[in-house]
Amino acid sequence: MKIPFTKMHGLGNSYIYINMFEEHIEEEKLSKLAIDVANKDTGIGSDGLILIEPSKEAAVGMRIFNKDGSEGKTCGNGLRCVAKFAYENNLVKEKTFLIETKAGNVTAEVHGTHQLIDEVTVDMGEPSLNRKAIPMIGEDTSQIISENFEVSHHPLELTAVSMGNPHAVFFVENIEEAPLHDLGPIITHDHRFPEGVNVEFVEVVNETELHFRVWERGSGITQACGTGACAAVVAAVLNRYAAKDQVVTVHLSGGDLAIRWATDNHVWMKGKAQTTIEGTFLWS
Ligand SMILES: N[C@@H](CCC[C@H](N)C(=O)O)C(=O)O
Repeated sequence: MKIPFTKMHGLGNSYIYINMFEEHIEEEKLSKLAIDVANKDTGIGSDGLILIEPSKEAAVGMRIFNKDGSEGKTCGNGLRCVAKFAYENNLVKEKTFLIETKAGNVTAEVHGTHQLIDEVTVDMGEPSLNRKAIPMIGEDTSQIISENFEVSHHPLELTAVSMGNPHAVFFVENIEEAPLHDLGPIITHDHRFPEGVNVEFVEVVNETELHFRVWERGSGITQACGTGACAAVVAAVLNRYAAKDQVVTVHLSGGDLAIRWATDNHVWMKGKAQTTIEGTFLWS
């Protein structure tokens, strides 16, 4: 099978994008395709696969598959790249339009000159904060803000945020010493998160700057995670390290994102989207 693809990234969080307005791939093959394209030795190499699809409710639809073939509900860096692709490839005519995801519809605005888009702003919607919505085990509907969370004899403090997908945020004194390699792969599968979780360590620099590292559910360490950066800013506000309605610069391994948790409860994200490769994947 010959599958035309575009490789794009948001701050180094790279996916193989397939234009499903033109291609057809059977549903039951998608998970394996994600694993195969993501493999750097026998495939193309990426953090997963993103499908850009026709949508009944929005201008375009997005589906995201992690490196291990599992399907996520949304992807912040992916949304910026889908918006760039949709505008540059004339799937949409306006610079502001709706994108459907499995976590709901979001509004994206592309920035750039004529057909070349370099930055995108996305209204990522409202965070969900209660235990059931994350989801975490337990019956109550309370918020999880700096809750004691022991893992492998490490006493941590957890703030949990859903941006349509689950995030476990841990504030640390020094980002360079965060136990990402050791605890990321354990926390992501912790039984207290029945659907797994994206794991973020965050150092507060000041009210408007955070350092951020991530272990993504289904993909492991990545250079950046857009929904994770949004979750980190929400967690910083909940812990009074930052203020609502203020733009916070999140420094990720692959670059910076500007995030604002507005007073109407919506989280806004602005950052780069880049295309690196266009080609054809030969798949059997
Ligand atoms: N890289 C993403 C998030 C991708 C999905 C995530 N791993 C999950 O399973 O929830 C982002 O930029 O938000």
